[in-house]
Amino acid sequence: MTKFGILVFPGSNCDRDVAYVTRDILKQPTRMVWHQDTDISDLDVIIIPGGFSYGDYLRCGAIARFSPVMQQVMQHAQKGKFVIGICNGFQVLTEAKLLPGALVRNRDLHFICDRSPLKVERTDLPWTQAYTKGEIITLPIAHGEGRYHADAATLAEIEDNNQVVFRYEGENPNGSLNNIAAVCNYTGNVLGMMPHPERASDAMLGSSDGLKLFSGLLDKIGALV
Ligand SMILES: NC(=O)CC[C@H](N)C(=O)O
Repeated sequence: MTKFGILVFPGSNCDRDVAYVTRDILKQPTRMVWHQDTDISDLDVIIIPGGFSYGDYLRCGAIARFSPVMQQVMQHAQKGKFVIGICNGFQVLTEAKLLPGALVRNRDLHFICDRSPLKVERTDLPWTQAYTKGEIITLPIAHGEGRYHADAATLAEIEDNNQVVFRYEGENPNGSLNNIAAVCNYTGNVLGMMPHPERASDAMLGSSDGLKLFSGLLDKIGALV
């Protein structure tokens, strides 16, 4: 069994959707982690879910990054353990500098709620090993500040290091540089993505393209019975 922890900030709104996937679909122990908690040593995988932490004041994720629990998340990541940030969670991870770059206001200055085709760029990571390289999947997107940005040197570095995990395929919905939808850290244990795999994890709700991200991870870390 793999124990999942899902961070909850004031304003998180995808926390229960993620728990539905890890606890109810994948049958793994899952606990909600309030942002003021400071002991997460029992957890194998931390999920920072989507939402509007602290009302998106200042910038999305800019306040959540200072929550007490984030010190522990940084230590968890430094030990090589798994952390995924989805949408607002991705924004929190870039604010915390656990991932390179930043998420800024969408090119067209509107909140976008849509479904977006994505190309799987890497399949050598535990997160994505259940996909095939170059596979096109479709996941929901829902964000106002999802345009991936990095300075030229950082962008070159992450491309050279193969840290882009998913790219928007076809139309670029938000103006992200190099069509970037997801990046990982150098070692691959920390992943951030704007699309929502948890909203595409139950075929009954229209798509299970996102489920392979969670089930692939479990498979890789030897927990799927
Ligand atoms: N779904 C989300 O997590 C949204 C993230 C953030 N509130 C934004 O609008 O960009």
